[in-house]
Amino acid sequence: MTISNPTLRRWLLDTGSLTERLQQHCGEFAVHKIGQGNAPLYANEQRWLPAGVNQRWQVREVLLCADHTPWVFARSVLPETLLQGELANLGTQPLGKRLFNDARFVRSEFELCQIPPAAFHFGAYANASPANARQTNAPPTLWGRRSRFHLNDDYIIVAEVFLAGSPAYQDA
Ligand SMILES: C=C(O[C@@H]1C=C(C(=O)O)C=C[C@H]1O)C(=O)O
Repeated sequence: MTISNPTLRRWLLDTGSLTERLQQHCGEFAVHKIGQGNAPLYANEQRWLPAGVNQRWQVREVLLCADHTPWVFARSVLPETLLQGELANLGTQPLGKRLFNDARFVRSEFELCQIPPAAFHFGAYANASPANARQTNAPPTLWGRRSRFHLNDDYIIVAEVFLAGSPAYQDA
């Protein structure tokens, strides 16, 4: 999968906190929580999680908003064991604030994907595609990335889609 735009490549492959990177590019940053709770996992999520344990998961979907514009849609799969511990009471605090301030969380390589804007809808909690995906200057496809964090035997999946208004698509 080749990414010709170096700006997009840097955003997709940056291994630091996306929250912190976005905050550096805007005045006001906020996490808009679309939903968090028990929701069905996609088959390709289930395949990426340890089988056989009677683990219970929650799905968290948020929009990361910069100066009131949604720049990233994020869907995370979180084990309830961590939601009762290291990830308790997340609310609208960025998940990254917990993950990147605890060295015990180990991150996998990224998986990348391309999504036609017309095909992009939020996951479990809302069925409206982001308004800015219909922007006239929207990129021909949206790009997303997914990685897995683990802390001992607990695994988290974090998927992030860069929306049309994000700086990831600005020309190099
Ligand atoms: C993992 C991070 O946390 C961000 C915040 C999220 C949330 O609050 O649900 C989800 C994914 C990330 O975009 C990060 O900042 O890199």
